[in-house]
Amino acid sequence: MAEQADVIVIGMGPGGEAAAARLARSGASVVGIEKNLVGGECPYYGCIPSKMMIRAADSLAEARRVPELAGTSQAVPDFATVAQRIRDEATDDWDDTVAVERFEKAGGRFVRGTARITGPKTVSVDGQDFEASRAILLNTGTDPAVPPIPGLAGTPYWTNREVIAAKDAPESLIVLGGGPIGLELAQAFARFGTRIEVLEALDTLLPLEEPEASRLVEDVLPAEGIGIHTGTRAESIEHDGTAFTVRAGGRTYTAERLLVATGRRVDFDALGLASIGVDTGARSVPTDEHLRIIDGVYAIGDITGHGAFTHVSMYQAGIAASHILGEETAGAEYHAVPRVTFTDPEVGAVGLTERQAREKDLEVATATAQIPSSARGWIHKAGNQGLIKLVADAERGILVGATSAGPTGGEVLSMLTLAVHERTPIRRLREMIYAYPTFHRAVEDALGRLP
Ligand SMILES: Cc1cc2nc3c(=O)[nH]c(=O)nc-3n(C[C@H](O)[C@H](O)[C@H](O)COP(=O)(O)OP(=O)(O)OC[C@H]3O[C@@H](n4cnc5c(N)ncnc54)[C@H](O)[C@@H]3O)c2cc1C
Ligand SMILES: NC(=O)c1ccc[n+]([C@@H]2O[C@H](COP(=O)([O-])OP(=O)(O)OC[C@H]3O[C@@H](n4cnc5c(N)ncnc54)[C@H](O)[C@@H]3O)[C@@H](O)[C@H]2O)c1
Repeated sequence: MAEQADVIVIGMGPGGEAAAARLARSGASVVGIEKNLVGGECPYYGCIPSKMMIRAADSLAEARRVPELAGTSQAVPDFATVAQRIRDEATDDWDDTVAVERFEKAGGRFVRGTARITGPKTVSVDGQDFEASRAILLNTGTDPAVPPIPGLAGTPYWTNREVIAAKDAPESLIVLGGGPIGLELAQAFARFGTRIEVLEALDTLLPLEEPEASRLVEDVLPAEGIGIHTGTRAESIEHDGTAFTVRAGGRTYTAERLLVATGRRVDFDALGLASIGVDTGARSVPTDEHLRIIDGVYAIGDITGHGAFTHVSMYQAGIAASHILGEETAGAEYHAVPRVTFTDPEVGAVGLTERQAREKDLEVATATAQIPSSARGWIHKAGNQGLIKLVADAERGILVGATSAGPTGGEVLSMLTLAVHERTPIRRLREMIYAYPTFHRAVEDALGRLP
């Protein structure tokens, strides 16, 4: 006999955990199923511990900027401090007891196991059956994608899951992939003294972002001693028991450690999505504005393909939970999804890039302003690289996208996110007052350069 519940939540990433708790608190009977750790990738292997490493590494970089600005300094890196912080404060040593108890206190029933959807209302967890009267909510996230490079399988390579648990900064590290994971961690470890080589298959770093942002990180990272090799696809990999050797583009790279950060994968087959008519070969599941795949089955988070970010997962969780509860709720909108890569300078962006806007046949106008030439950037001096790029739909007189890269690029992005989200007329953005001398005054400068 299948165990009955109002709602079954499969996968408790950030959004699944939030939605499950809210639904349980509202009085619904909720079964939450998680095969690993409640909270998902973000707190245990992703955002939070990686940002703790970055915070620690950035403090070293700031200390090294003292001679240019304020005298002398000596920073002696010790990775043990942040490794311990990740254990004590971020991951509880990869133990989710507190999160499970929080869910149970909210009234939920927690089941540890691997769930498979068997029909529009039914779920099987390692042989135990469950039936949902109201909804099934999927929040199963992604796993690291490991390319089939000859020699790689079977070696002790790292993905984001192992690198986050490192107790020491290795002497040397090869990073496969110049996306957000690869670059954030490459810079963080470099600042702790690790010799880094980044191998990116495409011709630019951060290939999904504006070329100006890519060029910025391609300038900044080598200046810190990081080896950047774009257009470089690994052809073979060996591990001799102590070191990795990667062959690519006629060259050989050797390092103590190898980090594979080449994107993410999903296994919709294993999740049983064929049983509700989903094409299991697709990279994401199609959902309507209230996150339904079909009536009664919802999906949120990375698997929906609207940006693999915690804030998207949480945003969708709110909408899906409200809809399941029968509350009046606005549908999801994705025209102003913000994203920040936490390199130093941070690379923030929202909405469309120039290329995406042109592909949509918009009447595109763009403008850029350089942070070092703004008053605040000039004052800031050491570590002041950055830019604002605006992408406007000239016909409608609004911004449809923007990039904010700089020392606080992710924070400056907030005003641009609001402008794109609200479709604020450019005329009104030009009429407002920008505090002097802030980094965000560069937005005013860029607005003045739009035709
Ligand atoms: C190194 C790194 C850094 C990142 N930094 C940031 C950042 O700074 N900002 C940001 O917004 N995002 C960041 N992300 C992305 C972020 O972690 C994810 O977008 C976020 O976790 C949301 O994912 P999700 O909600 O889809 O689920 P996930 O967090 O992926 O969780 C899904 C859960 O489902 C479980 N599960 C899967 N299948 C089953 C099954 N069949 N049965 C039971 N349970 C199952 C998994 O065990 C997992 O716990 C980062 C990611 C990485 C890897
Ligand atoms: N700050 C943040 O918000 C943050 C940080 C980290 C990750 N994330 C999320 O996690 C997702 C995954 O991050 P990611 O960096 O792994 O993925 P990604 O897909 O963004 O980047 C992977 C990179 O690896 C390259 N690549 C693929 N195969 C390769 C190969 N064989 N050799 C060399 N390079 C190869 C790709 O061209 C790409 O540039 C991101 O899309 C992002 O949404 C977010």
